[in-house]
Amino acid sequence: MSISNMEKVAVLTEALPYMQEFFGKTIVIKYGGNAMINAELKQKVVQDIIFMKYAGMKPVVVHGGGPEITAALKQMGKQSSFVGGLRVTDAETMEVAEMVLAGKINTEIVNLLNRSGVKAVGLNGKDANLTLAKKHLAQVVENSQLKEVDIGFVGDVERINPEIINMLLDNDYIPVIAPTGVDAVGNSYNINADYVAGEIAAALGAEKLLLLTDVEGLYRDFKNRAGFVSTLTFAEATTMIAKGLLDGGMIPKIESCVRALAGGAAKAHIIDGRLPHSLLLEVFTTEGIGTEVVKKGSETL
Ligand SMILES: Nc1ncnc2c1ncn2[C@@H]1O[C@H](COP(=O)(O)OP(=O)(O)O)[C@@H](O)[C@H]1O
Ligand SMILES: CC(=O)N[C@@H](CCC(=O)OP(=O)(O)O)C(=O)O
Repeated sequence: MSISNMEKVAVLTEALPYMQEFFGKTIVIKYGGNAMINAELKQKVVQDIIFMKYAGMKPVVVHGGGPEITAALKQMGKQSSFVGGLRVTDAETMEVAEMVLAGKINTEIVNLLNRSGVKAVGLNGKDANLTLAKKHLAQVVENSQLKEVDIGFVGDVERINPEIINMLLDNDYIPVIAPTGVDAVGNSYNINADYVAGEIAAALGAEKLLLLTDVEGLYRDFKNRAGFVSTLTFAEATTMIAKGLLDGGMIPKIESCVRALAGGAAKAHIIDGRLPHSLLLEVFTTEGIGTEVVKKGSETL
């Protein structure tokens, strides 16, 4: 299919207001493990990030890698288990998670970006104490009672120290961040990448948080793929969390969006990373795609 010159011009002019709106603004992109599996798609995501950078935005990448951690553990004969969407992480799993996230995936994304003409720098939670973590206790319902369960070295973000990110952004680098954390005595923690992205968006006062995943967005009834949600208000999102209406991978995603909005972001989006150039479609077109979580003017946070 070829498009006419007029159509090309229409595409460019449609993008102009978004270029103006986001020029100089920080955009946090969470690149999820399930949308990373295919090399061709990975290259398109990298291209979109570069496009955003050259359009004057300040992209910050936070990546996941859940499926690769699961595969590495499986190779060692270890089964993965999850509670509330979070991986049960014993000491051995923590070591594997850190190797895969900080050692393999992080360097791979940095390499792809640098080979395409931008300056990317990889960071993990230990670099300049970027992500201070504390132990996460999972909440489970047992015999109609809410219980707290220890699931190992799984962390919550206690504090983000954004100086290193700001230093890199001020000097034109793209920070690429692995979702690991460290506590006050040097223990490593495995943190769901959505949470890290939401906290980083909040700490940076980012304009937007974009969560790339392997589904079109949020469904009210996921089993039947019914009730697709294009727009969710901050209040609706917090209610869904409080009432336990979410499950699996959508729990950390919606919580991450809420955190980013509470920290000052104007919008957070859950978009389909399987769709080629989904980042460009979201950022530079009028329709946008996926599920957006927004603050209404009247909503107080
Ligand atoms: N209500 C829902 N709407 C959409 N997806 C849902 C919903 N509830 C659970 N999910 C699951 O959440 C997954 C996305 O989360 P996750 O697997 O953690 O992705 P990622 O690796 O991209 O972070 C979807 O593939 C889907 O299986
Ligand atoms: C505690 C916890 O669950 N950590 C995640 C970290 C990676 C991640 O979040 O990867 P995705 O974004 O690809 O799901 C894990 O071990 O899978």
